Amino acid sequence: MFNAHLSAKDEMVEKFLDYAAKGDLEKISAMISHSTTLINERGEQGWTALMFAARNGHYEVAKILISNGCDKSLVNKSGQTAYDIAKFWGYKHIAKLFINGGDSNLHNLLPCTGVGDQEIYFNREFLNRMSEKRTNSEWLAAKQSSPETVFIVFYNLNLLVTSGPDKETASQPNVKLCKLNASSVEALLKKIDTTVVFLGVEKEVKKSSSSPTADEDGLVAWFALNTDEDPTECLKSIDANSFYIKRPMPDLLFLNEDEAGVTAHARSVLAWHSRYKFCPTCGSETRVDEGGHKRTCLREDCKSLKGVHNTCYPRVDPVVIMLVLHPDGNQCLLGRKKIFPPGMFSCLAGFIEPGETIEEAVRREVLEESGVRVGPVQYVSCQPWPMPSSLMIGCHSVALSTDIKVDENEIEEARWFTRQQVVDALLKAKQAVFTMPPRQAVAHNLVKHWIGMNANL
Ligand SMILES: NC(=O)c1ccc[n+]([C@@H]2O[C@H](COP(=O)([O-])OP(=O)(O)OC[C@H]3O[C@@H](n4cnc5c(N)ncnc54)[C@H](O)[C@@H]3O)[C@@H](O)[C@H]2O)c1
Ligand SMILES: [Mg+2]
Ligand SMILES: [Mg+2]
Ligand SMILES: [Mg+2]
Ligand SMILES: [Zn+2]
Repeated sequence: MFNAHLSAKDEMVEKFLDYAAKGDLEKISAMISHSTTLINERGEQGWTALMFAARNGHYEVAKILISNGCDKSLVNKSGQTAYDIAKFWGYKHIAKLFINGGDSNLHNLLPCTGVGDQEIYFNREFLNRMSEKRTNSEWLAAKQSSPETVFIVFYNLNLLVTSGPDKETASQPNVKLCKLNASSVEALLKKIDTTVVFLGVEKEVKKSSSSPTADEDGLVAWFALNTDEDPTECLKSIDANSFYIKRPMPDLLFLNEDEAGVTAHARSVLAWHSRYKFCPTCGSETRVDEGGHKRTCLREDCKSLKGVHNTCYPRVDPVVIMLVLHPDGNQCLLGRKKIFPPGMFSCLAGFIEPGETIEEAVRREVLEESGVRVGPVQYVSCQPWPMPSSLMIGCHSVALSTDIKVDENEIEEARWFTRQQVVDALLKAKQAVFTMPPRQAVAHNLVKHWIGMNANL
């Protein structure tokens, strides 16, 4: 009986995948409306319906699978996502469905750089930041006491999360934001040293069942709170499985994509507050303004109060991170810092200095760290990195020289790796000679993008 049930299900999955491969939109729509769980089922070699649609150029089928919420990040046994497959087989219009929610008309105006924003961890914005509300203190106060509002809590910048029951056994722990409501954080909000940051409102507006009152606009607001003292005692009705993430790296990488995006925003702004408590211009006390997105000096004659002073706003440090390609086109330069896990090599990276362009910073950092001279530089994609507040600007570049001389203060080792060695590392093959940074790091995307540009994985 059990086996018969299983095989009926297998048969249905097989049919579904077959219709996706053939582009039968009608059958696919009918099957999804009957059973939505089919959309992420896999067949041979780990291929999903979306991958089959992407392989055979069936735009409408890919579109309906995506609009029904299929998981675009799944990979097959060769390590390819449906996006990689669409790009490899030249179906650019399908590849563009994966970029910024698929507004393909707008993206046709730009050259295809190849990496969709959606693929980059910490990039996902599921909140509308609504910066115009930051100066509306009445609205912010009403939202802070609204039962719909979501609060996330940090203790010394360590995020409060909960874990699923499979935490101990899963290779990637199941970590979720601990989302609290106004009554749970009431006491914490009243504490004088709690920093409060308004993060935005959910883009998806919920229809309220009760009749709206004057301050009810149907918008669900999110706030982040940070305190230097253990807030556990102040919090009411928190999940028994909740705990504070002590090591941002790698633990913040275990959140889902939406929650990672909110966390990147929250943690970077809160880290700025904890490091810039006093006015950087005159050293006086400051006041938190604009929903936690500004600090204003309390000294009346302070220079920071005249004109636009960037010290009053959260800081972002731009960092270049680059994959350097060998002039033979078949190798790339990767390096390792002493602090990396054993065997791991990554792209070289460095802070942009004042008065420097992205291209100049790439050439200078590569020369400093590896002794390799770099010519052309091309921007590929970027990633907010909330440890504490960098913007990683990912580039591809081409070397003009190939001899390596590492700066031992910064890099333990740098090496040229062949395309095959990189493919082996990406696929975690037995013969791999090094390990890659995790898929959540922009370095991973830069390497994968290079391989995907012209290799048949
Ligand atoms: N997302 C990724 O895949 C990835 C990969 C590698 C590095 N990173 C991040 O990139 C950042 C920069 O890389 P790096 O450390 O190789 O840079 P780097 O090569 O410029 O060297 C770092 C040194 O530069 C100095 N420095 C200059 N400006 C600085 C600033 N604004 N903040 C801090 N130090 C500054 C410090 O002395 C520091 O020790 C690091 O924070 C690292 O966490 C991310
Ligand atoms: Mg560096
Ligand atoms: Mg450097
Ligand atoms: Mg540097
Ligand atoms: Zn001041």
